[in-house]
Amino acid sequence: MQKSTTDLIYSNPHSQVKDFTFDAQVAEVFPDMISRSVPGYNTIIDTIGRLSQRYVTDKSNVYDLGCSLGAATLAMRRAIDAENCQIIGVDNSGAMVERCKIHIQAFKGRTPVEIRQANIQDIDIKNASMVVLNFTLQFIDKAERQALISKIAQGLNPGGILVLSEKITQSDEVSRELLTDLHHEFKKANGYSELEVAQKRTALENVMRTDTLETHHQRLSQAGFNHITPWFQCFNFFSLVAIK
Ligand SMILES: C[S@@+](CC[C@H](N)C(=O)[O-])C[C@H]1O[C@@H](n2cnc3c(N)ncnc32)[C@H](O)[C@@H]1O
Ligand SMILES: O=C(O)C(=O)C[C@]1(C(=O)O)C=C[C@@H](O)C=C1
Repeated sequence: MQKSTTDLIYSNPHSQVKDFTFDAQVAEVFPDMISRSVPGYNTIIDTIGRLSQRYVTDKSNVYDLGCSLGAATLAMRRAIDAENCQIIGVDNSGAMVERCKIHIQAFKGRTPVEIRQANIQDIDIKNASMVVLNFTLQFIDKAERQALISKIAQGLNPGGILVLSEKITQSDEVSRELLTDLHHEFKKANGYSELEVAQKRTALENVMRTDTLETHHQRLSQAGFNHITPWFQCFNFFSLVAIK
């Protein structure tokens, strides 16, 4: 994992909390922010690497959609045994892409990596053996999620795999409050104050909209995935694999 500065973005009171964006300030502290905010993040990154060793096939494309600083891309590049494939990392944040390119170049690897600045909704997905959406779909407009998942399903070769990790919500209020509280306790145990947790929550309110596990399942089935199974959940964070 890249050396990173401590996330202090929400440590002082903001007179007005602005909507969260993946700007330079966030990109600068991102490894620290995500590992202190998402339970199991390192396990998920390691597992994406393991899955790439198993599923990536010769002469195919691998996509890391919403690649941020390239953590999943690097885990896959370390693990892929297949020949003549390439990893395409895509992110629409200029600040992330700029740092991701430097980060990727700092490590050696056999599989070529291309990092593109683009909206993942606009790119072609073809000849793919593996696609990763690691905490990215939650930032896409809800009405546009089915089209993106269907495009991924169409671009995957038979037997290809999508890894989808998301923060989820629960339709049952008691369960939702419990998992939200446990997540906030997790963040406080990782050094975030009550104020930081509250301000970050407000900042994310309009930009990160979570679905239930059932909605994810329905969307993936509708897209034509044949085998769908969650492999990880901690509080309101989960990861699943969907195989075509
Ligand atoms: C929570 S981060 C993803 C973390 C990353 N996948 C990892 O494993 O470390 C979400 C990323 O998705 C990117 N993103 C959000 N919407 C996007 C879009 N429409 N097109 C491309 N990237 C997008 C953001 O810029 C951000 O870098
Ligand atoms: O809920 C939170 O506190 C989060 O920070 C979650 C989350 C995410 O799930 O992607 C949101 C934004 C940041 O990119 C890092 C983590």
